[in-house]
Amino acid sequence: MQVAVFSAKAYDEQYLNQARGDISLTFIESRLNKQTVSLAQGFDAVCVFVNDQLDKAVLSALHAQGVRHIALRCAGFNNVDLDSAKALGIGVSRVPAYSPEAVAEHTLALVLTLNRKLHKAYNRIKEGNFSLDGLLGFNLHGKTIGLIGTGRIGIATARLFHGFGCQLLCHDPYPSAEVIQLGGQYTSMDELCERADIISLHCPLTPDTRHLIDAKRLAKMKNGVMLINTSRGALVDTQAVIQALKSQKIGFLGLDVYEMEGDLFFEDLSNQIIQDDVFQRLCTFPNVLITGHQGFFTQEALCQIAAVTLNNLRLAGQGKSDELTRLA
Ligand SMILES: NC(=O)c1ccc[n+]([C@@H]2O[C@H](COP(=O)([O-])OP(=O)(O)OC[C@H]3O[C@@H](n4cnc5c(N)ncnc54)[C@H](O)[C@@H]3O)[C@@H](O)[C@H]2O)c1
Repeated sequence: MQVAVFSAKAYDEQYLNQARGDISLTFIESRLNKQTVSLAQGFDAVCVFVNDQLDKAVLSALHAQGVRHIALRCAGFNNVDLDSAKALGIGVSRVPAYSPEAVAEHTLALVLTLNRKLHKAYNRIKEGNFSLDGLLGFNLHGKTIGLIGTGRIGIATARLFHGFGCQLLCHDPYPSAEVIQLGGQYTSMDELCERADIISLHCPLTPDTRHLIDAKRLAKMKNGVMLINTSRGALVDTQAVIQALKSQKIGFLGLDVYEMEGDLFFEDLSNQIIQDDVFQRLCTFPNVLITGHQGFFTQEALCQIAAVTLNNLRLAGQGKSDELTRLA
């Protein structure tokens, strides 16, 4: 099987090559979109990542070029028009659970860094400034963590915060027995917003969850709430969040994902003028910490992503894999 790997970075090449076996992989740096889809000509399958665009037009072009399988090397699949893929007979596979702990631990890293202001302390010490003014944090022990989505990553996050002695307040249409066993209490979105000291998003982006956190929900939250999003940027209405930061409703914001990240993340733009004024405004707040979609980025996760992706491609070659299109 001939596979075009889009959005390929050096680390993708390293880990996918280790697992490739008899599958031929061609690494293409560009993202897959309308402008680049012709690069898939002659391939049986494409392997894509979170910001590749697989809308109806791109899928039709892929189909016309003979591509019969899309292997997502990630868990989320909001960037694929599954109905169109199904209608065209293109199989879609993903890596549903490569390392929930990787994202859960990154969530915890954002919480602790924001709370104990490690990002500021790091710079201060380097500059010989040993003052503690402005570095005051709070104990996590006894605080209420609101988890929106308790699937694989939400559960792994619940375990970590349970270990810190936090109360777990959760919202998910499908409650987890493990989270309940940890003492987690399931409640409505509104009550979670009202009661939680820290709110962390772990549900998928779908038409129903787009802007799940909007001005109305933000208004219900505690003053000074900590909001963490390691799931998908568009779960949050960024403009509403900026207003809530200005009014100090949000006391801390940790983002690993951003609504318009497709134009920014995974690239070195340090010598360019960033044109996204909303993103730039977010960066001006001292209580905002942004990482560039690196929650998944651990050695263990990359090994697992490569192994599962290559296995999906092997199964697709045997006509066996179309996990997501069956769900569509
Ligand atoms: N930052 C990263 O690097 C990174 C890496 C992997 C995954 N993710 C994101 O994390 C998300 C969660 O991953 P997962 O493996 O835990 O998925 P999962 O499918 O195991 O769990 C998702 C949970 O969300 C729940 N859910 C659905 N709609 C909901 C709603 N409206 N309100 C509350 N809960 C709802 C589901 O019932 C499910 O329990 C993915 O969809 C992806 O967007 C981010």
